[in-house]
Amino acid sequence: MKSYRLMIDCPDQVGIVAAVSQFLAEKNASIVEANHHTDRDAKWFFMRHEIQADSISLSLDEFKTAFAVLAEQFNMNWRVVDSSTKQNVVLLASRESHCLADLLHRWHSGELDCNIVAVIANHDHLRQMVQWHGIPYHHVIFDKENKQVAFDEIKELVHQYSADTIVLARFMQIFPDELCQEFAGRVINIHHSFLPSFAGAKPYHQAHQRGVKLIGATCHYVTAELDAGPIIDQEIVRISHRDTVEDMVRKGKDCEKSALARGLRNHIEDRVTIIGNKTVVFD
Ligand SMILES: Nc1nc2c(c(=O)[nH]1)N[C@@H](CN(C=O)c1ccc(C(=O)N[C@@H](CCC(=O)O)C(=O)O)cc1)CN2
Repeated sequence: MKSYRLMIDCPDQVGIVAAVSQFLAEKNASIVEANHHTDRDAKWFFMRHEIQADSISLSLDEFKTAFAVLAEQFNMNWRVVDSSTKQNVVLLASRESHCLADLLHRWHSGELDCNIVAVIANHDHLRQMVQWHGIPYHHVIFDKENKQVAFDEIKELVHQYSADTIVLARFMQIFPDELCQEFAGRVINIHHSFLPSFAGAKPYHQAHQRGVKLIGATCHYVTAELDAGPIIDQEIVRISHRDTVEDMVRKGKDCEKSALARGLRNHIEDRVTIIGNKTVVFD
């Protein structure tokens, strides 16, 4: 069923829910799903509506024009998207295949409603798996002495494919600040620890050394500060003294796949709003 997704955030005040509900009712909009939240500390309001597109007689552009009047009154940040317009997603990978394979399967089975338009990797061994899915594979070679050349090639490919979202599926290169800025809120990473614990390299080794009883994975937006961007989703699993690092890597991979898939799904369904370095997720 085709729907329109209306996402709003604005300074909190009494009357927003009533005003938006009244607007939608006057347009005969059939509300499929409605969520709202108030961040009391920030005094900021968040709302997401999914409405049945064929319940209103307006086109998307006419709906936007009409809603803009209400949005102005409440100083809203807002957007309306057509659910039938799928996002173009580019996946980036390095050596590890589990997250890439999991996303490809979820996409192939229809669970992820997006267009995976390309895979870009700094190693070539995942090519056959990707091409089995009929997806273009680009091996971008990283010269340790000059990584900018590789990132320029990645940026060119992202534009060539008109990517809306970039997913780092265990891509193990640090994104330059310039790309973090240009694609702010559109690059999603899976870090293989329950952040903020064990940021940086080899988190499972760090966790084993610390003797923790829980490990996990964190899906977050990529920012210039490594592994510190707004968290979209997390998953954990219990471990014990009996677990070796290899056991933790094995158990942790299931956490990584779950957190990344949920995080990406919520992102492409327009369920995530970023506020400061946090998110509101209407899942
Ligand atoms: N600007 C950002 N870039 C990336 C982020 C991020 O949050 N901000 N997340 C990382 C993922 N990551 C851990 O999840 C991570 C990846 C790579 C490294 C790292 O030190 N890489 C080395 C090269 C390693 C190699 O060549 O195998 C490096 O870039 O010098 C640390 C953490 C993805 N990028």
